[in-house]
Amino acid sequence: MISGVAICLVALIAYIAWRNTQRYTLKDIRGPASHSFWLGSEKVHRNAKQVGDLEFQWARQYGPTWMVKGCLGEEVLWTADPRALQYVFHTSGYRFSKRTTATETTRLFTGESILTADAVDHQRHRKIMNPAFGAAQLRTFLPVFRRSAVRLSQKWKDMVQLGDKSDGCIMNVGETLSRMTLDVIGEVAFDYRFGVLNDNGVDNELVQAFNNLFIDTLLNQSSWDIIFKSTWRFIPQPVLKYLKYLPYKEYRRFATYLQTAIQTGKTIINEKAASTEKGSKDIISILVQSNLMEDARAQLSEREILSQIATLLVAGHDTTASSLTWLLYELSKHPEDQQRIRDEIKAARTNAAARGDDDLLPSDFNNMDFTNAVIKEGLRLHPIVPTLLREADSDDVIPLSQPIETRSGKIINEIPISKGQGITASICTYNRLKSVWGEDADAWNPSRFLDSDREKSSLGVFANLMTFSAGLRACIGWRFAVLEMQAVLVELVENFEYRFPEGVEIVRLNAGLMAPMVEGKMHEGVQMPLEVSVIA
Ligand code: HEM
Repeated sequence: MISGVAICLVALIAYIAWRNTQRYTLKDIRGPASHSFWLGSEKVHRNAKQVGDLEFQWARQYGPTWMVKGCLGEEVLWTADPRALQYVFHTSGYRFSKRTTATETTRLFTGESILTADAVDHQRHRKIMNPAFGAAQLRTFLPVFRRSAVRLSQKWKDMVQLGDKSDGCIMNVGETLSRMTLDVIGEVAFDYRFGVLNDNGVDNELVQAFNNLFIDTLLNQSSWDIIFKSTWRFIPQPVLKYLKYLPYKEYRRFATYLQTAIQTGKTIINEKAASTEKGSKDIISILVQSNLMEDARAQLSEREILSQIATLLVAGHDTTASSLTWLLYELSKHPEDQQRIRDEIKAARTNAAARGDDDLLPSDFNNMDFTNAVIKEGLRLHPIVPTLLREADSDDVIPLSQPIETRSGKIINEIPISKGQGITASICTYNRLKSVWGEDADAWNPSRFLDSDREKSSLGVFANLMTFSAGLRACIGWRFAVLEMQAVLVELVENFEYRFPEGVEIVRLNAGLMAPMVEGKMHEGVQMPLEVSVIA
């Protein structure tokens, strides 16, 4: 067995060496020195104290485009350059696929979903899913967002009362936010009550299968697993489908989650079929209806529909909860901004009351300029998906808006690449580029989004940010997420005050999504402790 693996490795290395002679090389593009042939700079990057720290340093040193050695000597092009990102994500349509390692890892926990579909299939998935994410549909979700936010706010009030200090308590805000957004996605996506916020969902198998899924599988990947994953790009796709059977803890964990999600999906769909109640407005019902309208060949299979349930759970709740958590972190350090939001809420409430409305409407949220600027600034500084991995489907030339100087001293504004070239889009670096965001790009300053002279959105789907990705595969749920964040933030800032506790240092770790942990207390897992007090 061991000699078999050794022979395969030698053959693979010989193949890679031969392949490299047939390709454009990135040798002349500057970047950090490689630490080893096997791991390149992969491990060093993953072991950085915080998400983004190394990338910000590399971008300062080499400009917004650089080369990093990956596993087995691979040359990977890293970029945060706006024109390069525009080209890869927007202009080229589907010509830059997701990297095999990203797709196949995602397939382990979402199956045959929109996230893993290749170009032709992706168009089919997206067309059928789009109606569930339109503006009209979203409006029907707002009452659920608001009701859930009020439930969370009540829960926090109870927790503060139970605390030892009557004027406030230190609370891990992310934990209950994540429970609330899970309840929300259950209700609006599947018309299913998880009930995790109030009864902690202890009996729910799916909730248990999802708990800490990414921390357990992606946070501390072993060197062998990182190298193993890097070889997937050489393995034919039909063989990769068997990865889900690998007898390793991480792979079993993903498989259990997917099986449980598929099983729950089947129950939900059977209950819906048996129900006499017609015209449900949840995402899966709309998806099923929109599927039936399609020509048989364009329809999603039952397996694909069930995979969307696993996907929506993963993509649709912790993403929003983590983004809100980072937002409260920033607000806890900027009390003056909390007050500006409260003033805006008060004015919006006065307008709503004058109209005779009991609660705020989507248009009220959209008119709250400063609150929206705060949401944008939070998404800019804390993109919970900090990098996106792509590879070129054919030989190509990547244009740059900011020319770079090569090792040999040439100034270049485009980079020729070969088919299969790996590209890492550094979203967190783009979101902090001084050339795009100004000299204070590293600092919290929501007012930058109030400046009407600023260049209008040209990249991404929201506010010129790459946080929701861009182009044909951009986040389908970005409007959903923004409306949910507006509805929840308004409730949580209107009713509570936040202070950052003394002596605590928060670090950003990459566990699939960017997760906050307390320096020195990493063993306690993901947490964001903030001092929360009720506004009388
Ligand atoms: C602040 C919250 C969110 C952030 C930052 C976010 C970010 C992203 C990003 C970066 C992608 C691209 C992933 C890739 O290319 O591999 C993505 C895709 C996706 N997101 Fe979101 N997301 C958020 C909320 C949501 C919500 C609330 C939903 C659903 C209710 C959702 C559903 C999806 C789906 C289905 C995709 C795949 C789209 C496709 O491939 O066409 N997301 N999201």
